[in-house]
Amino acid sequence: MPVVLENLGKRFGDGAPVLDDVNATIAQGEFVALLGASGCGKSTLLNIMAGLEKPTSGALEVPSDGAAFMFQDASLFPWLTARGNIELALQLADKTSTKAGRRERASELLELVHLGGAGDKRPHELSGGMRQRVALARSLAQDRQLLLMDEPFAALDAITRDLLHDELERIWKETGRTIVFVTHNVREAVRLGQRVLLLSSRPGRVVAEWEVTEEHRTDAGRAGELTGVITRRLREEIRRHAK
Ligand SMILES: Nc1ncnc2c1ncn2[C@@H]1O[C@H](COP(=O)(O)OP(=O)(O)OP(=O)(O)O)[C@@H](O)[C@H]1O
Repeated sequence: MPVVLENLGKRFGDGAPVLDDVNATIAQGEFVALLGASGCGKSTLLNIMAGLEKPTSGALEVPSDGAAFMFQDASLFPWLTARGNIELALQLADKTSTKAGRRERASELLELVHLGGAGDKRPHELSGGMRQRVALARSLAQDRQLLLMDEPFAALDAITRDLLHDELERIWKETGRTIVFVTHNVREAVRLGQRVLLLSSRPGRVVAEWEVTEEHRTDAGRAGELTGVITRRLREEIRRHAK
C-alpha cells in the first residue's frame, strides 16, 4: 500500500502553520529521502505519518498496520543486551510469539545488521554505529511495511555513516520495506533515496523533488552534480526563510 499525503497541514495551538499543503505519494517499496532546513517540519511530518501527531488539515493514507520508527538516538534499554532489546520489540509486536521463536528471529535480525557476534553485549559496550545497528534491527522487529527514519545516522562519524548507508541499502533491498528517511544532509539523501523531496521552511511544503537514477548511483560525477543542484536549491530555501 502506498503512503499518500494530501493537502496536509499542521499548526501547533494558534501558532503559525508548521506544515501547509503538503502533497506526496510514496509507492510501496520506495526509498524516499526527505530533505529540508533545520526546523522546517520534517520530524513533524514523520510523526504524522507514524500516527504520533494528528494533521490539522488534509488527509493521509498509511498502511493499516502503522509504521516502524527509528530515531537519531538509538534509545536502547541500557539494562538489556542487544538481543534483549530486539526480543522485547518482537514481543511487543506479537504478543502471541513464543520465547524460542523470538530468540530465533532476534538471531536472524542480528545477522541481518551484521551484529551476529554482539548479541550478548549491553548498549554501553557497543560503539555508536553498533548501537544504531541494534536500533535498526529493533525497528525491523516491528515488522511493518513502512519504516520511518528520523536522521538515524546524524550523530555518527563519516566512515561509520558510509558503512551504514551500504548496510541500509542492502537491508532495504532484502526486505522490500517502504522507507522515508529524514535528513538535512544532501549527500546522504542522494546516496540513499530513489527520490529526494525538498521541504520548504515556514510553512513546510514539498517545493521540489528529484529522481536519483541508476546513472547517479554508478557515476560519482553525476551524483556530485545532482548533490550540487540540490544543495543550491536547499540554500535558496534557507536564504528565503532567513529574510
Ligand atoms: N509539539 C510541538 N509543539 C509546538 N511546536 C512544535 C512541536 N513540535 C514541533 N514544533 C515546532 O514545529 C517546527 C518544526 O519542527 P520539526 O522538529 O518538525 O522540524 P525539523 O525539520 O525536524 O527540524 P530539525 O531538522 O532541526 O530536527 C519547529 O518550529 C518546532 O518548534
